[in-house]
Amino acid sequence: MYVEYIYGLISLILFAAASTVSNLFLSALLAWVGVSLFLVFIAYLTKQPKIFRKRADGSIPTLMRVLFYPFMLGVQIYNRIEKSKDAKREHHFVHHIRDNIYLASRLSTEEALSLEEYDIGAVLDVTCEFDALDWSSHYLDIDYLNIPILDHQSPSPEQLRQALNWMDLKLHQNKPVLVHCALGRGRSLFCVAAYILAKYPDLSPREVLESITDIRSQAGLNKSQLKKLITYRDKGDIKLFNPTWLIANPVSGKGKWKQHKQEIENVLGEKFNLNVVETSPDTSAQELAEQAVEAGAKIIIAGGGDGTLAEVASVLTGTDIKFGIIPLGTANALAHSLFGVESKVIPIQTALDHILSEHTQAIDTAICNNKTMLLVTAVGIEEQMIKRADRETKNQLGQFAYLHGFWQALHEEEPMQLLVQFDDEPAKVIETTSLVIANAAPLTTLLAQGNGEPDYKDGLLNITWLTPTDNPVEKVYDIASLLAAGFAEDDSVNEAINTAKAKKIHIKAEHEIGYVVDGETYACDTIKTSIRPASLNVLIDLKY
Ligand SMILES: Nc1ncnc2c1ncn2[C@@H]1O[C@H](COP(=O)(O)OP(=O)(O)OP(=O)(O)O)[C@@H](O)[C@H]1O
Repeated sequence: MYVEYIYGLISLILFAAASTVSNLFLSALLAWVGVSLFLVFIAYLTKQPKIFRKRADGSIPTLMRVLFYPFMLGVQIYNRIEKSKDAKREHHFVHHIRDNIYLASRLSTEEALSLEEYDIGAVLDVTCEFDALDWSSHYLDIDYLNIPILDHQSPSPEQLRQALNWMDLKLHQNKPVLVHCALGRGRSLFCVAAYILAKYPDLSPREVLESITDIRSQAGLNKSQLKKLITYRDKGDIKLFNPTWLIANPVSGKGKWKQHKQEIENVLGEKFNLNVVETSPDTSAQELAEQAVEAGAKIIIAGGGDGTLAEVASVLTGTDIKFGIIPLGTANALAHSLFGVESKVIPIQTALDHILSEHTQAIDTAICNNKTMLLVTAVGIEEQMIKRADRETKNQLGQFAYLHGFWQALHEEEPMQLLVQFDDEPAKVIETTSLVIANAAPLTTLLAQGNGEPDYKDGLLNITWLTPTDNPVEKVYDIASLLAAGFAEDDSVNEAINTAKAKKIHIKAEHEIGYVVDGETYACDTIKTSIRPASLNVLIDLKY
């Protein structure tokens, strides 16, 4: 295809004409059309369909629309003529190819609104030069993904992988998928044919293409597209990967999952063939993780608060399965601890970048009374704070629920006597208002910072406990000292703050006491915690 050279040649002619005509308006008009076509020439030459800057929702920014207007107007006129020719031959504008996969041209608004008749649940738009129509996500409840491909060209291997992953995910979610390009002839046919080839590897490209053109006669690949399809097939690029499970808790963090679901699925679909499952009051994240392991998943991603992440991690510790985390909860202490403060600012984007890096870091976990612990086990103030930050308060106050709970707990603290044994040392009696055993804890988990911010790779538990005081000024001073210790690794002496490091710790209370493991509360008179070094492979981009 020499389409790029045609655009290049026309733009040069237009530039020459613009420089020779004396009428300023005409000269500017010719230059505008010339610039527009020259940019298209560059896009083809450098294979950069992203030059149109089409956004994730399918819209093209106004500046780009102005810049490319002459080109867009031209293709729209061309497509309208071609579409009306197709309409004379074909009664239908949408064709059901097979297995809930549909092929179409770019739809007009009226055509789009009649999609309900076909029960389409997802639209894959492979154009770069057209805005998606408004209906795509707003009027109808339709999932949308744009993979920008220049007209007459083929998807890159990465784009093809994303297209196949996304189509597979939507079909598994029982959402019939409509794939469209400008005329529903080349680019969209390429993706549909590739998906069928991936699903039915015994079929040949020609068999698949013929089966599609039997249904939609105007569809057909050009020579270079056909060659690409065969090359991808021969190189093994056309395949569906073993599913990566994504386990999401829809109620974490006031329902953040629902808000970000499409973005997360679309971005992760660049690399992973996702199987997305949601927890329910009857099916826990742990049960879903067990099902994923049973099904042979090699990567499992959890989206939710720290409680959800810990449940999934409990199934994955000690295995070689890679664990991805997406913070969708209220506090999101694990993501903060693993990904740093950036995770507080752009939590989801940061987490997705880490997952897409596909690098893993083995981190320590711990086990506390048979429950997996990634962050902290605590008695006293921390446990009281968590108890006060129940789901209703978190829904009302968000992160402030914890702060609110913390000050209440600090005010109402009750000293307790505990018999504590570190590793194999002799047990000793400790009187305290707060004891925290930490594997990983960001600065915001203040009561865990006695030894500085815990290192989740050192094979040790960091223990911090406070000596009781009735003096409110001293209480505040103790908290400030913990902040200083976590922030600046300040080890200046505050006798009320006690610290230790150990591989295991055994706590015995005089009676049943409340304790918290990674945000979930329990009660018992004995708390046994031990470290499991490098036991969980978390997807973390080591460049960070
Ligand atoms: N579909 C569901 N409906 C109701 N509760 C659920 C559902 N799925 C999980 N849960 C409950 O959600 C709790 C875990 O919530 P999680 O810790 O992930 O979120 P969060 O409380 O919003 O976040 P954070 O811990 O950061 O405050 C568990 O107690 C679990 O039983």
